[in-house]
Amino acid sequence: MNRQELFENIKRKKSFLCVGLDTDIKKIPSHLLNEEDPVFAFNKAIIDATADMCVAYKPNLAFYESLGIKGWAAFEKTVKYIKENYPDQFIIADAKRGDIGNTSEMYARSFFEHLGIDSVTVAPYMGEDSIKPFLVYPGKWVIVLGLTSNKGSQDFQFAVDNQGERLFERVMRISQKWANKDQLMFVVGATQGKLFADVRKIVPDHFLLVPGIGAQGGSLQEVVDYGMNAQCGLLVNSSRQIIYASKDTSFAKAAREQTSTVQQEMEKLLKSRKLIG
Ligand SMILES: O=C(O)c1cc(=O)[nH]c(=O)n1[C@@H]1O[C@H](COP(=O)(O)O)[C@@H](O)[C@H]1O
Repeated sequence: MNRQELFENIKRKKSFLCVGLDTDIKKIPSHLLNEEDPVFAFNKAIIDATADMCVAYKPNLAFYESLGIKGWAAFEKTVKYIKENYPDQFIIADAKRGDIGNTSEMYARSFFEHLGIDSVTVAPYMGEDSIKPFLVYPGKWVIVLGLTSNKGSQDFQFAVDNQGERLFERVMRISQKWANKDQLMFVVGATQGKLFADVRKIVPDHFLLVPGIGAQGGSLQEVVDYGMNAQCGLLVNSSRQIIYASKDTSFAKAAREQTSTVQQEMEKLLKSRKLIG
């Protein structure tokens, strides 16, 4: 999916929401534990309940890998289910990969060749040769950690060099030279508020993956005020607040209601920016 197609989906659905499939077997409703694959059963119900109101899904690999081979199977089934039933959804493998080039090639192969996923999150710490192997797949996206949502973002990302540039700014300034805007996005946490203005000075046109609304307390209004561009340029993720809206048998309905609340807020914001009529 290219940037224009993503923007068209956002306008059509009046939503720039990414639903995070951070499916923790210890948190899903207990009746699902009788299913052959409880994690997949949960994901399927969440996807069916939310797909008309979001434009992307982001399964986070940690939640699947923690279950070993069964978890990986649930992850693969989830990806296949979305691709077959909701082909307009943008799928993000949240894996935060990155290693020496020879090893990154294998990560890229598993997500882009084996699974055919649209995008993968990567950590920039190891530099250009750790990211390049992900960029040789036309039509696939690499999402580089820029300014993260967590408290620990303060530990390294704000380090200032002798030119006065902060590390997160350097990461975005340099890494955008490695690929065009149709292949590269950046993660910027919703909790970073007004700093989106600084991010936009460096990457005005790129799409940003924005986790941190909902459970982490980031403000959607601020993200839009400081981070939205002429093509929206935002995929805002919410995981726990949506998928665990209820823990009983009505969990999918509750997830839908929660998704609808966020989607309606996004619709208003898109209208206020005149991106939709
Ligand atoms: O790369 C990410 O998606 C990510 C980056 C970041 O800075 N902060 C962050 O929360 N995330 C991920 O986004 C999701 C947020 O989940 P909730 O806080 O439950 O909405 C989790 O899968 C996190 O691992």
